[in-house]
Amino acid sequence: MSFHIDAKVGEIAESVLLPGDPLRAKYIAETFLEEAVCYNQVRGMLGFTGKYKGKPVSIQGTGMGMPSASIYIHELINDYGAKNLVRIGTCGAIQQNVNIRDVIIAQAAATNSAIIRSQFPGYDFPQIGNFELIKKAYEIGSEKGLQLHVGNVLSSDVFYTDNDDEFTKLGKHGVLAVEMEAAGLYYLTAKFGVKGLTLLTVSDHILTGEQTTAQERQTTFNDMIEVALETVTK
Ligand SMILES: O=P(O)(O)O[C@H]1O[C@H](CO)[C@@H](O)[C@H]1O
Ligand SMILES: O=c1cc[nH]c(=O)[nH]1
Repeated sequence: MSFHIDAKVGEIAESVLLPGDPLRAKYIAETFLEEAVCYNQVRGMLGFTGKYKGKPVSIQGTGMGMPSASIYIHELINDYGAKNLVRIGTCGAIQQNVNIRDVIIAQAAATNSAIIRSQFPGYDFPQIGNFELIKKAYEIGSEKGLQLHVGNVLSSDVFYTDNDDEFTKLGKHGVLAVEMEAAGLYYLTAKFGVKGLTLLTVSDHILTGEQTTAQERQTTFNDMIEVALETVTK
């Protein structure tokens, strides 16, 4: 086992989907995978391996924010040999033309986190997704007729901010939505030379105040999940 994951080497697939919510991992494993086996319950951060259309896939909850997600992503790559890591999360829209339940493909992730900045003092090191996975996800999502947006997102260290225009100002610079992990995923996949992608379903709209329910955030967003599963198995 690694420090935070109680699996033997070989029990986790090379392709891993990464929801923030461990109960979303359980829902995905039970709903979409064949022969799903739970390999991790440490800290309640559930992880499952099963098959999607005959191909091995794992689903690992990451928790919220880059400090938590980075632990799981680091161990999945470094200790278990993960090669394709796809975050499937929720986000708050900061563009008028991005609507609740639309799907965002994060081509890149801006961040207010010090995690990456502290490694490269004096540089702005852009956090980008893997082009091959982005292209595949875009093609699969388009074929399904989804409302897709491809572009920059913000990975924020905070969900609640005292700086009223912090998020909306980034929207004015083309950033599509706010979430809390993509930049950490892209930093670590670049560092270890493996492939990373972030897909996000819009759960709330920061400009209009519209919201989905907690139940929807845990168990719906099936379109995004299917795009992620097909992207790593096709
Ligand atoms: O739905 P998940 O994947 O958890 O993602 C988003 O939701 C959480 C905040 O509610 C943060 O983790 C954010 O990135
Ligand atoms: O980080 C997040 C995630 C979902 N919705 C938000 O507004 N922020």
